[in-house]
Amino acid sequence: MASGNPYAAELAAAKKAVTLAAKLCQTVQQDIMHSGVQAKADKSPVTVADYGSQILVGFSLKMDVSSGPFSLVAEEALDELRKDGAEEILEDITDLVNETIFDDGSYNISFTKEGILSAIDDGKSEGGPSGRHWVLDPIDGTKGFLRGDQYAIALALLDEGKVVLGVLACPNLPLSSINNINGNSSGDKVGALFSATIGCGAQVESLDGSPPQKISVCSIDNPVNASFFESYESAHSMHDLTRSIAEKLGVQAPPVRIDSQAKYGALARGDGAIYLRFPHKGYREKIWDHAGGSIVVTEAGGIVTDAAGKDLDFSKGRFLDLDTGIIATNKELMPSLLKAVQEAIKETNQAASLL
Ligand SMILES: Nc1ncnc2c1ncn2[C@@H]1O[C@H](COP(=O)(O)OS(=O)(=O)O)[C@@H](OP(=O)(O)O)[C@H]1O
Ligand SMILES: [Mg+2]
Ligand SMILES: [Mg+2]
Ligand SMILES: [Mg+2]
Repeated sequence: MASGNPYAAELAAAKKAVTLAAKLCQTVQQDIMHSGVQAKADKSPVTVADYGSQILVGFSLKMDVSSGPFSLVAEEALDELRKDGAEEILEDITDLVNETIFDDGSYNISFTKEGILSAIDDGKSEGGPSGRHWVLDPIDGTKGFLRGDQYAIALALLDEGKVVLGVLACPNLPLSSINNINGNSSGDKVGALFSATIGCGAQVESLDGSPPQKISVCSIDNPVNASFFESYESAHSMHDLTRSIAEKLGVQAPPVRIDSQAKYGALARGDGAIYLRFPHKGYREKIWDHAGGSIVVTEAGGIVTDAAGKDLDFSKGRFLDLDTGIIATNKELMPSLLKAVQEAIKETNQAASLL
């Protein structure tokens, strides 16, 4: 741990919390066909592992970070668990959480069903511009998780409205490079834990505890040599708009489509040069989908902005209030990326107005 990091204790607690949650997620992903999956009001999926991960991260942080009141802004809520027929899911979550805690051995506690409900409810903080708030996506990329692909346990700390710390546990991401994802014949280990604290840089280590390695974004300055990441799900980002942006830049490589904030981690260590995210009209971005990932990228020397080139503002509550989309790249490519984004959006809007 670098000395002089004012958030060193919080960083250690955050890494421990997401590593514990990753164990639970890995157990469930191996046996996903037998796990409870529900559809939320917005039709997105939620599994026993989303709830279990949220409970373990919240609990572990509460045990290990003592200073001040505890505030957690987390994705999952009690709504679906209050529905008829959810009793069995609640039992499964309780068993899963208790088994993970027992197997891990760090804490001597067993949750009751009431304790489980109350622990999920702990994540309903609204965040905001003052004080400290933990921000958690217990499984980012739940669709990827269900497919057996990429997902991340994404945790960040807001202090006076600014993200000061972020960790991303990516259990299915190769430790050295995304390029080892298929078949992994390189012998690259799987399971990466990215972390960053403000002013102290970004690191990656293995989920089973190899020493952290400093990471930085790639130094490509000619977009022709760049590759770009985007959502796997076309429902989450407009792939036709990103194609047009890439064409304007002269990007030659096909898009690298992976789920979750693993994209931010991969970008931060230079596996690719650009991240493009353009949700369909009307979608409001949530802070837990970007807080952890964005500080990992900025501390690795990159830039993360909205489509107008403005910094992301995490101080407005549970939602990000931003213009159109989110883009990330290195300092060299950002000016030409921003220009291409704005031209492509203008053309799309003009075409839509002719319909
Ligand atoms: N309609 C729509 N538009 C844009 N974004 C949406 C939409 N629906 C969901 N989400 C959010 O996308 C999160 C995962 O998106 P990713 O791009 O990281 O992964 S993916 O490749 O699209 O699966 C995903 O995070 P999780 O719910 O944590 O999995 C959602 O918060
Ligand atoms: Mg979700
Ligand atoms: Mg998410
Ligand atoms: Mg999630």
